[in-house]
Amino acid sequence: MKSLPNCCVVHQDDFFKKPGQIEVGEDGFKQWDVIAALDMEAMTNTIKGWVENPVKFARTHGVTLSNTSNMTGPEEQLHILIVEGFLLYNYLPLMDVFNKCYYITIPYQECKSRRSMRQYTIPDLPGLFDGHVWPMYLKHRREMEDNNLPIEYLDGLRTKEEIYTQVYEDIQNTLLNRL
Ligand SMILES: Nc1ncnc2c1ncn2[C@@H]1O[C@H](COP(=O)(O)OP(=O)(O)OP(=O)(O)O)[C@@H](O)[C@H]1O
Ligand SMILES: NC(=O)c1ccc[n+]([C@@H]2O[C@H](CO)[C@@H](O)[C@H]2O)c1
Repeated sequence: MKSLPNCCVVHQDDFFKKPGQIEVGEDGFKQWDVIAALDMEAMTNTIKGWVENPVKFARTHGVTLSNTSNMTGPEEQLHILIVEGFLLYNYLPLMDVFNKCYYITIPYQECKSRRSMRQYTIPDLPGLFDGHVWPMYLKHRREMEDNNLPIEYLDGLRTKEEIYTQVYEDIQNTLLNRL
């Protein structure tokens, strides 16, 4: 984020509904890992707010815009929005808005182990990973693949630095190709 000019971030997890609004499934688990657990309309509006006026968005979200010369104001500069989340490509209204789509994958065991070390504001109940999180991941991944979207897959077993470099170079190439 620090490497990209005028860059803002929207986090999908910020749009989770309140615990009381989350449905309980037949499996007894709160169904967190489904689109219905998220206020995707609010998320879309936030993203559209950035699209309409990235300068205003940056200012209202505490992002410092890069220095501008006398010749170019912030309106003429390049602005980038990163949207990050676990269920981005199963909500088709947003797909038209994205210029680049990346999807980081890791195998089951690695995912289970990394998840067990995460601390969420709402802690995972015992059995949630195998009973809900992983099956929902497989279901959504299948649905996403059936939609044939232009998604680039990234190997999450590589280091964060390697993944960062790969994405950074890809974004730079994409921008150069547009000049
Ligand atoms: N490339 C990587 N190599 C090793 N560990 C990693 C890598 N990427 C993330 N991790 C670790 O895995 C854990 C989960 O990572 P992270 O929070 O980025 O995942 P996430 O999918 O965004 O999870 P959530 O959406 O629930 O926040 C963290 O402890 C993080 O440090
Ligand atoms: N961030 C949260 O409020 C929250 C609450 C309940 C569950 N989760 C989990 O976050 C993951 C995505 O980042 C999902 O797998 C949710 O299970 C998050």
